[in-house]
Amino acid sequence: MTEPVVGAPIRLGTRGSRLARWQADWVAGELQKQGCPVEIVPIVTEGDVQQAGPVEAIGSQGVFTKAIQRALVAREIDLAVHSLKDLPTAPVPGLMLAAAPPREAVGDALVSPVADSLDGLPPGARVGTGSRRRRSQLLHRRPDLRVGDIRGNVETRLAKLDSGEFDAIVLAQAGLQRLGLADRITAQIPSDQMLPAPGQGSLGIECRADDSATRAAAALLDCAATHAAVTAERAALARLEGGCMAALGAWGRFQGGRLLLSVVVLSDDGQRRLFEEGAGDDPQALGVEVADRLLARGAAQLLRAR
Ligand SMILES: NCc1[nH]cc(CCC(=O)O)c1CC(=O)O
Repeated sequence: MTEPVVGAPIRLGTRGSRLARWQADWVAGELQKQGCPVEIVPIVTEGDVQQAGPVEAIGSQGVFTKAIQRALVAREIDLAVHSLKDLPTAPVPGLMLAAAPPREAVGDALVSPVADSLDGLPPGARVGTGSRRRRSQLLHRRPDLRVGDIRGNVETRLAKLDSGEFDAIVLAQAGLQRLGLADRITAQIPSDQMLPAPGQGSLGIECRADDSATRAAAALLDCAATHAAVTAERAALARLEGGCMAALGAWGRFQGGRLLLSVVVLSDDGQRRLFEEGAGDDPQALGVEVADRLLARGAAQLLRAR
C-alpha cells in the first residue's frame, strides 16, 4: 500500500435520505472550503430498507450507522457523517469520533395543527412518535395522550400528520431546520418538559483512527464546546446501557463557562421519572457521575422494564 496522494478526495459515505444527504453535503462543503476535496459515496443501510414496523422492532442498535461503519473499516470510504444521536456508544475497533461540528438546535419540536404546546393539546389527543424517550416524556406530562407509533423519515411523518392520522407529532428541531422545514415547527418543547436524545442536533464525524490525513481534515470542523457536551451525554448513555432506544434524555451545555449535564430516565408509561443534573470539567467523568446517581436511584430497573 502506498500513502494516499496528497489532495486525493476524501471519500465521504452517507445514507441516501434527504437529511443524511444534507448532512453529508454540509460536511463536504465545509471541508472543501478548507481546501480538502471530497467525493460523496451513497450507502444503503438496514434502517433504510426496513421501513415496515417501528424502528425498535428491528431489534438492534445502529441500524442506520452499521453499514457505513463497515464501509469505513473496509476502507471503501474514509469519512462517515452520522446524526450523532443515531450512533451507538459502543466503540468500533479501528474507528474514532473525529469531530463534532457546532451544534444547532438541540431540542424537540411540536408540530400540530390543533395546539401550540403540549399542555394545549385536547384531552386524549393522538400524538405520533416512534421513540420511547419522547413517548415516556409526553406521557409523564400528559398521561391522557394516545401516543402512537409513527415510522419513516421526517417528510413521511409530516405527511402522516397532514393526512389527519395524528393531532400532533414530535420531531427533532435540528432535522426540520436542516431540511428547510423550520416553518412546520409549531413550538419548541421546553427542556423541562422534554430532554433530547444524547447527541441530538449534533453531527458525528467518524474516521479510521490510523488515518491521520483524514483525522486532521475532520479536526478542522470540530467544535470543542459541542464535542465536550456530546461526550458527557454519550458517557451517561453508555453508563446507563440504555442504547439509542432507551427512555432516556440527556442535555449537556456550557453555562457560565462550566459544562452542565442534565439526564432523565423514565418508565415506558411515563409514571416514574428520575432526573439528575451535575457540573464538571471532565465531560466523560461528568457523564458517568450523573449516570451513577441515577443508577443509585434505580434507573437500571426503569430502563429494563418494557
Ligand atoms: N432517528 C431519526 C433522526 N436522526 C436524526 C434526526 C434529526 C437530526 C438530529 O437530531 O440531529 C432524526 C429525526 C428526528 O428525530 O426527528
